[in-house]
Amino acid sequence: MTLELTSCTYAYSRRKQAVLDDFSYRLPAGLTVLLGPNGAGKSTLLKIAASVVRPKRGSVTFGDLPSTAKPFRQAVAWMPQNITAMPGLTAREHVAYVGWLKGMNRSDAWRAARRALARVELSDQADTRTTSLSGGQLRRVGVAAALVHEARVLLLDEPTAGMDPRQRRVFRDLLRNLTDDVSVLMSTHDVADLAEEADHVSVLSRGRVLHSGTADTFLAHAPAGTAPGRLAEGAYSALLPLQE
Ligand SMILES: Nc1ncnc2c1ncn2[C@@H]1O[C@H](COP(=O)(O)OP(=O)(O)OP(=O)(O)O)[C@@H](O)[C@H]1O
Repeated sequence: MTLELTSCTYAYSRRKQAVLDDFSYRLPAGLTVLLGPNGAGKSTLLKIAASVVRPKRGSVTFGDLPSTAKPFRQAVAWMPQNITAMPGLTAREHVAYVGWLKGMNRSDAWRAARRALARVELSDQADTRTTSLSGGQLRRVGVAAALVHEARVLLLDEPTAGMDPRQRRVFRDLLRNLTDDVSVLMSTHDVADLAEEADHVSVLSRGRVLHSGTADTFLAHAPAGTAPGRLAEGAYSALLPLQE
């Protein structure tokens, strides 16, 4: 089953120019890293793919499920760029609440929240109110909330932003340990961060896909002679004209 956007057009208001215009995208299996400059449309793409916002034209499907179907919402998880602490809720309650919104019953959601928090190494903060967590901890709550209902597609908007190096490694291990039938699309500005882990790289600029292919075909854009540790940066710079 594949998540697919077909000919989607989306503008934030009627008078504004469309951020995505007649945009089509098919999410490959495995881990896809989504790159692109500020304002390229990455968050918008993730929100449309997650069915958080509806395109004015076009369709979003997962296999034969339309984005309006309840099973679609259960199959697809979205982690927003800005996680909002829910006043009064602890980390575990926040994660369980998201599970419940996704259709889990209360006791399953409560148990799954504990497991999801353990996967992001936040068990010790499970009973802390989200309003008291650090920015990086709150992002990990966001990752746990995306994991809680065992979705088949994870759409993660800058999940590693603000994470310390150890937590980035925990996150990388977590991605590596996802089962084969889970696909991930994650945006990041840290070009080098996941270059080695990613199966695919998609690069977005001004609402258009500049590149979408295997990590190797992405890295092959780096100019000849680029140092091995700088291939991802080199490829990114080569794909994006200077004015970007
Ligand atoms: N809520 C909004 N209202 C109006 N315009 C918006 C809104 N959110 C985003 N935009 C505009 O849509 C365009 C795409 O924004 P988007 O957030 O999708 O880009 P992005 O690639 O995720 O950027 P960044 O890397 O800075 O997060 C930008 O021009 C932005 O100004």
